[in-house]
Amino acid sequence: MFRRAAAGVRGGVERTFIALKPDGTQRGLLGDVIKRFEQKGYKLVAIKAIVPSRALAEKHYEDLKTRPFFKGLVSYMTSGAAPVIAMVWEGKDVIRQGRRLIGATNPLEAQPGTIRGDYCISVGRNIIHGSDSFESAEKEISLWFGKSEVYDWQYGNAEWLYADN
Ligand SMILES: Nc1ncnc2c1ncn2[C@@H]1O[C@H](COP(=O)(O)OP(=O)(O)OP(=O)(O)O)[C@@H](O)[C@H]1O
Repeated sequence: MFRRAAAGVRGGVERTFIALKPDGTQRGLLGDVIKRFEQKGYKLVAIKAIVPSRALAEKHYEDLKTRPFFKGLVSYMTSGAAPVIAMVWEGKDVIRQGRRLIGATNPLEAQPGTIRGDYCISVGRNIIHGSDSFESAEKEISLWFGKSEVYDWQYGNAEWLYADN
């Protein structure tokens, strides 16, 4: 049977990994995050609450392992004070558009109207993560989710979202 790659089709209908971090969960921001992605027209194809192991958090952020904040970042993600809400969203250009919905890494640089621009102040508590490239999305989706946890399903109203599909 045909199986899509984890992140879908590059430049077409893609999938991205979005994670509400423990501060976002603790502050009750999940509903608004889901609302923003749904209202844009994106489709939720996987979601779970998870306290990541240290190994998972370190693998997720392995590109940052030499940075001075790495240890604190891993402790923040794994503390268990609240779970990470891990999600996979699907749709055209969702990787790049997801980053636009989220806003700049430093919330003080993030535009009002973006998630970080509206809800946070500190780079060390910036409430949400989104894959930054097709390669990162592939890696992150397969790191956080098993294949059977990600669903292929179609919006009944897709023709009202896309004119060129
Ligand atoms: N100077 C810093 N101090 C503390 N934490 C930081 C700092 N810079 C980055 N971080 C943390 O590391 C995460 C990853 O940093 P990165 O530069 O990859 O930004 P990003 O891609 O916007 O964030 P994310 O990968 O979480 O979506 C940031 O989201 C933030 O939680």
